[in-house]
Amino acid sequence: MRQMIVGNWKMNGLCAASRDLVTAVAEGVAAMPSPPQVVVCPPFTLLAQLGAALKGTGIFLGAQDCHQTASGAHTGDISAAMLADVGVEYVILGHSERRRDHGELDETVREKAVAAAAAGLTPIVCVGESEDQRASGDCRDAIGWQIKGSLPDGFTGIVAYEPVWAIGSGVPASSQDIADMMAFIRAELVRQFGAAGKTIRILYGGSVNGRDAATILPIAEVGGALVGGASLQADTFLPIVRAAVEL
Ligand SMILES: O=C(CO)COP(=O)(O)O
Repeated sequence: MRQMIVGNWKMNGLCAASRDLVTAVAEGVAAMPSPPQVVVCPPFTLLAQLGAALKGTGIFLGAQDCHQTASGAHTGDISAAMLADVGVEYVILGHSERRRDHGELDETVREKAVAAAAAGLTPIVCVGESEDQRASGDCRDAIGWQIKGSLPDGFTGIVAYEPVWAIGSGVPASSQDIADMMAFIRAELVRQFGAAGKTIRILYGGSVNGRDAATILPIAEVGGALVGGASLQADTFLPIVRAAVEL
């Protein structure tokens, strides 16, 4: 399976600089032989503008959340259909920062995944254990419950494994930890979805950088990376994309 590199810009990006960033990323990717699939997920305010800028580049547009209902009285929220309307094809759901900042529960994430798929978007559902859960040896249980609770029946999207303690720390999880958790997640997906669970792409996220990407991406079951901080500049994002080409 061709690898996928997803840039999650989080709450960063203003109009002018963002246009320059996606232009530089698109040029860099265009110069690579058989590049991986690249998805850029800017904040809502930039989606329409960057969607236009990315047309014809082969780079996909993603968003960072959607509401679980199609429309209605939900002040400040954005529906999946609104995202599709401006050219969005992927949506990150259940990121640990949304679970933390907005109290999102597995059940809501599951409803959002259903809404996203209904609007024709591919959900990227995030799971990951906290530092406490890892320290107490509960991380498999925690991830198992998140998978069970956050993925709807018939799920055909993407799962991102992002250990909360690795996000923004500057140090990714060790290769051994990633390999162990990837194998566990794959087994859970197969248990929940049968044969279909074998083909669900699993991304790793948490302090991925250009140096470590070359070690992380070849790990069994890793189908790509979900990149935060390093996706904010072309000169830190492109080496990660390149590491996926060189596999
Ligand atoms: O949360 C992440 C991507 O969704 C990871 O962020 P960092 O790459 O900044 O650790």
